[in-house]
Parts: sequence; C-alpha cells; structure tokens
Amino acid sequence: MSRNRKAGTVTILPNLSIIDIAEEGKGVAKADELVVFVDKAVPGDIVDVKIVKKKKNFAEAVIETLHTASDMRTDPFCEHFGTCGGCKWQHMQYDAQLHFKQKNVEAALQRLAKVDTSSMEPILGSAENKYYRNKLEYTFSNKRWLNAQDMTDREDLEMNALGFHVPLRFDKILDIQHCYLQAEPSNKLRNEVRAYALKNELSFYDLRNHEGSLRNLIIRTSSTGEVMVVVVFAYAEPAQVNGLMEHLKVSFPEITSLLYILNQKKNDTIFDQDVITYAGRDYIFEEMNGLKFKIGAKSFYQTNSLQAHELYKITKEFAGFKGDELVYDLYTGAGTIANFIAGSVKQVIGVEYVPTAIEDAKFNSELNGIENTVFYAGDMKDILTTDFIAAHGKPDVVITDPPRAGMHTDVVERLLEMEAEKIVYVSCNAATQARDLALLKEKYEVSRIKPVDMFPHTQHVENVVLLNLIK
Ligand SMILES: C[S@@+](CC[C@H](N)C(=O)[O-])C[C@H]1O[C@@H](n2cnc3c(N)ncnc32)[C@H](O)[C@@H]1O
Repeated sequence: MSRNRKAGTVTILPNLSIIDIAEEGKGVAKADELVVFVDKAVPGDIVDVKIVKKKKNFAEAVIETLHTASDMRTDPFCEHFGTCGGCKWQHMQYDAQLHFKQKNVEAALQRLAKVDTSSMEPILGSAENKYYRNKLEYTFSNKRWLNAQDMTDREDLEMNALGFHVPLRFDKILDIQHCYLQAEPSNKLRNEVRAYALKNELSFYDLRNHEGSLRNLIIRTSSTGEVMVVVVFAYAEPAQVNGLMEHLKVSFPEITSLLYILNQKKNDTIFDQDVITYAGRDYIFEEMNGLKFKIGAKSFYQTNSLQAHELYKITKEFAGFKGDELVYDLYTGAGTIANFIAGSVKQVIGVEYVPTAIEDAKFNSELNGIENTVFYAGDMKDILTTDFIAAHGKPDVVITDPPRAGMHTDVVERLLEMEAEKIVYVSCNAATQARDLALLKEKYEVSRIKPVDMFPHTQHVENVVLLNLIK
C-alpha cells in the first residue's frame, strides 16, 4: 500500500511497482485507486516517484529514487537521452520495446474494437535500430537549452544552438553533438554548419522574437548514397548565403543536392516556400525493390527506408493479389505503395491531398515505366464520393494508410458502400485504427494483424490489418 509523504507542496509516492507501459510510452503504476504514469520507468522497476501533475483518476510523475531496476533496463547509448525529445525508450532493451509495442496494439484493438487478437502475428522488429532515419530536421536557436552543469559555469557560455527542441519548449533548443538517428555524413554536416556559422558570425534565429538569420537545417540521405542538404534562412545577405553554401559544397563533395530557402514567415513549414538550388540536382533518388523514387525537398517518403520496404511487402502479402484487381490506394502520399504494387494488379488509383506529393507519385510512375496508376489530389472525404466510385469502378482491394487521426467517418461510410473484397489498413496509431475497425465491423471481419516497428527507441508503432468482406 502506498503512502503519501508531503514535502512542502511536493508529493512523493514511495515504493511503487511499475506494472506496464502506457501507449504514450510512460511506465504505469498503481497507488491504491490512482493510476500513475511515470516518465522513464520500465515494468519491473520499484521506484519512489514525485507527482508532477494530478487529476481525479490519474497522476503523472517522475522517478525520485530507483530502488530496484527492471531486468528489461539497459544503459541509454546517447549522451542527449533524458533531455532530447527523441528516442525516449533507449533505457529499455529492444526486445522489451517490441513486446510492449505488440501489447499496446493488441490492447487498443481489443478495448476499442473488440477484435479477436488470438491469431495476431508477432511484431516485425527493425533490422537497424540505430541510424535508421533518412531525414532529420534541425533547428537553429539563440537560446540554447542549458543543463545543470552549464548553469554552474555560466562564464563565456555559448548560447547559440543547432539541434532539437526540448519537449514542451518551443524556443529552447538542445545543441546536438551526435545523433544516432541518421547515418553519416549527417553528424559531420550538422556540426560543420554550426562551426561555420559561429566562426563567421551568422546569427541564429530567435524563436520568440522572430529575429536572426539561420532557421533550419534539413538533411536527407538515401539508400543509393545520395545526400540532400537544405539550409533555411529567415533572411541573409547574399554574401552570407553564398559563403555558407560554398563552404558546404567544397567540404562535402558527397552532397548530391544542395538547396536553400528564404523563409520570412513566422512558422517554419517549407511547403509554401520556393526552394533554391545552389549546387547539384533539386532532388535525390531513393530505391526500393528495383524501383526508383524521386525525393524533392518537400516530398514525403517513409523515414525508415529499410523498414518501409518490409511494411509494403507485408501490405502486399496481406492483399494476396492475383493480378486482375482494381486497387484504391488511399492516402497514397508520393504513391510509393501504389507504384510498389502496380506490377501485381490491373490498375491502382491513388488519392492524397498534398498536390506536390501527387506530382511526385505521377513522376515516379513514369520514371519506372509504370502505366497502370492514376492519381488524384484532394481531401479524401471530398474525392472519394459515390460519383467517383461510379466513374472509376468499385475496387477489389482497398489499401488505406491514413495519418494519425485515422479516417474521416465519411470515408469509412464510402468503404462500407464500396464493399471491396479486402481492405488492408496500415496505421501509425492503433487507437484511431481500432475506432475505424469498430465501424467497419458492420461488413468486415479482421483476419490478419501484424505490427511493424518503424521507429526503434520510441513508443510509436505501425500496424497492418487485413479485413475481409463478410459474405
Ligand atoms: C501515413 S501517410 C501515408 C503515405 C503513403 N501511404 C506512404 O507509405 O508513403 C498519410 C498520408 O495521408 C495524407 N493525408 C492526410 N490527410 C488527408 C486527407 N484528409 N485526405 C487525403 N490525404 C490525406 C498525408 O498528406 C500523407 O501523405
């Protein structure tokens, strides 16, 4: 039984056993009727915790004292662990991460859609669990996040930083020395850009007052060995832009595509901005399964390329194509799934609301000599109408891969009207997937479920579900 010890206004709950992991990735403990979500706790830990937020039925807490460490713990490999918002599960062994991802998907499907998960297939782990991302976006700031050590030696403190946002702090940036998410030359590039900017007194952006020159650095790498670098300035003298870009061009001959953007808006999205090519091409190539994909600065491509290939293979296997199918690929992005399966079906119709992604999808079909794909840009609920279905034909198979929010109810309605034999539902959020499955139950039964880990050391997980039309 837990006891409350009040130390001033701080509430400490002693000797809690961590019994589970919640969907958001925190450890779960119970103190009488109160459910406590404990940051960086692992099932099997016994801990004293400090409450940081208290609601009627639950509380959020941090570890005050770790009395017994779970067998599932391991030493985090990154010096930035604990402050950086990424890779929050590094302190848990990879097998345990996979176990809890599988369990969380299963729990969501059972609880929210009453799906029978007894034949759920085991999660597919990522072959690479370091340096697995093909894209990183860093932020410049003149307000570096200071750790306790920095606070003690405040003399000559460098306040400029190039790195990642500290969770819940839009203006504070953790200066990253080494990131384990993207392979070289990613780390060398980021550190060189920072060193050049400091040496040449280019100003780092002030995210609060919207002043300063350097805003973002985007690095994309591909399985073909090509590299794209995009430097985003708020403003800069042409000599300063040319100075930095020329330095990168000379120092990193491996850069295939060297680009910059002048973004004077308050927000840092680049989708409505002109991209200027300083050197090389304005795109790089990615390759998958013998297909080439063109990736521009604004293109969407799954960030873990190797595991995306596995995800698509599972999607295709679940669909079990015979060769004569009409397939709808909903939320097609840059048409990667559509192009990946095109050789195995009669025709694919891809729908997606980002127009530039649809341009990429069409370009990629052409590039690979694929002639049986058609793509449409627009909001799914507006495009996928009864008239659209009448004009294009009822699909035999639907592949749907919506964003985290899942599908709009109008889209689910259309799926129920279309009565495709099979729906393969790929999702990055098991809770919204389960919500949609509960609606699809009216006409479909779930016959296969397989989670896929695209993001090691995070709580995120992809899940593929096959639905069969009930006859
Ligand atoms: C998870 S991504 C899937 C991308 C693609 N299937 C792939 O594997 O590369 C979801 C896609 O849905 C698109 N999207 C989000 N909301 C949409 C909507 N309301 N209508 C159409 N597309 C939408 C996003 O732009 C994004 O490309």
